[in-house]
Amino acid sequence: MSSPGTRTGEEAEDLDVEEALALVKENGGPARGAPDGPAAPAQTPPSGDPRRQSPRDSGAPHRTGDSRHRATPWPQARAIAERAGRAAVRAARRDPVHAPLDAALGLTLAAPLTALTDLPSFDTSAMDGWAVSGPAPWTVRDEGALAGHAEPAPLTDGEAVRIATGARVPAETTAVLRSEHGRTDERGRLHPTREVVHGQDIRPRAQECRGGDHLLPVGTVVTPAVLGLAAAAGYDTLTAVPRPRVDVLVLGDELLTGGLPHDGLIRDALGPMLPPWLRALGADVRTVCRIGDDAGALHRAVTASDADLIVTTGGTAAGPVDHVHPVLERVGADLLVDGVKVRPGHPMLLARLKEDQHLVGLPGNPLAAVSGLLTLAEPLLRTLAARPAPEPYTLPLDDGVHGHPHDTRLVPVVLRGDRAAPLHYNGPAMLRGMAAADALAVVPPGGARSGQETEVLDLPWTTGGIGVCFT
Ligand SMILES: Nc1nc2c(c(=O)[nH]1)N[C@H]1C(S)=C(S)[C@@H](COP(=O)(O)OP(=O)(O)OC[C@H]3O[C@@H](n4cnc5c(N)ncnc54)[C@H](O)[C@@H]3O)O[C@H]1N2
Ligand code: MOO
Repeated sequence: MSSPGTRTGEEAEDLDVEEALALVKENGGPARGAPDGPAAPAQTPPSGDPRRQSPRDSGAPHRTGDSRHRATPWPQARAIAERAGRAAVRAARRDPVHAPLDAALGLTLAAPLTALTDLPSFDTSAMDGWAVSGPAPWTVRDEGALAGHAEPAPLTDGEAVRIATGARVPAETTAVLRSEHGRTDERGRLHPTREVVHGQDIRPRAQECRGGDHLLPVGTVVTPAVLGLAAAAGYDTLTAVPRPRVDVLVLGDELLTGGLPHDGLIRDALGPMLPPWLRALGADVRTVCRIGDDAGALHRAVTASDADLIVTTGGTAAGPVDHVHPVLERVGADLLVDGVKVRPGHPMLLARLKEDQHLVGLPGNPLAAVSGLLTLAEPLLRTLAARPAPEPYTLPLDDGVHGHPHDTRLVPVVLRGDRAAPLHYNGPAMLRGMAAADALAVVPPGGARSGQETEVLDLPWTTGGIGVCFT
């Protein structure tokens, strides 16, 4: 496997949000205050500037909503979304949360995990058997020592006491003898059946850590094991980066929430799909609002939201009821990404509503919406949630995949051993391939041959990663 080196490459690093804005404005996009105005004079980008790599028109007039002229290359779009997240984190300075352990899975630590106690907090028997003091043979006390019970009385030399795993060892214990390694003679005295080493099978207090020891750094993702360690170390809550708050607005008059499609109406596939997917990406999805094709309702919903991220579905193209662009213009949003050179999903967009509030516009076609989710929402949410970026990786394709002449394609694949097998039913309006997929292959412009190493984007539930947090 080799890294495709696109997402985290230099070009991504060099491109800031302001540059992204300039990029949209330069190409005559609906920049704030000049929705349909002429293109700003283009500056000559320095050598290596990503703007050089995107063939663009020379500022020729175009209709608002026609994103073909200003579409951002796919790797750059992801980098812009990540940068936007970073800028929002700086602007918002949200306080960390103190999350109860049962609500902390998948969060990122905002404070180091420091042991609140020694671990173990007392000398502990590692085995069921006898705590013994001094050399054999030993006389065995009548009462035993159990885990969670009162501290046993100190042993005297030549004495033993039955002890359970996890019980406190009495003072003056020199070793624990496992039950299978001891026998009692006719006079009731205990003898070892193998050599006894001083201190054996005793877990001394603070063997794992002392109170105050640094256990995990800031930035650690809370896994089930972290929850266990935190509980063992005395924590009831964890100080963590808050989940980014997301409101979902589902647009479209044609959408039904139940029953069979009829009379030109179809079932809403995105309302049920997006919230759990967004949660898996670290979001706190607060509302899912169906608002039809109503520009006024969309405007009200956008201006009323105090979410970190608003996700809209549908209405991104240039049809008569595609209200996303006009509403963004009306609220004075900055379009950071207005169309991406990716199939499906090219009308997707990313807008900055406020310094610390963004909107991702997903196209209505369901697989195009998935593409937008992974291209724009994933890097933004990951950054807001302070999660680490996944390591990019590639796999050879089992089969050739036709490419788009100029755009990247995202194609559902199943992972078979160390190969990725492309799936059929991958049209923009279809979820049949996606629902069977383990991942998406990133097919470069021009396509990929059978056996070609191709970047693969994992899905949160197939990696079994910590992102899987659907509740
Ligand atoms: N003249 C052009 N028309 C279109 C272009 C274009 O470049 N020029 N691009 C096409 C592409 S590509 C896509 S993708 C779509 C994007 O459309 P919108 O984001 O405006 O979405 P809608 O028009 O509202 O819906 C598109 C399609 O998806 C269905 N839909 C919408 N929401 C849902 C939902 N929640 N669940 C299931 N299906 C949904 C909707 O009924 C439409 O069939 O534009 C093309 N047009
Ligand atoms: O974005 Mo559309 O779904 O490419 O056809």
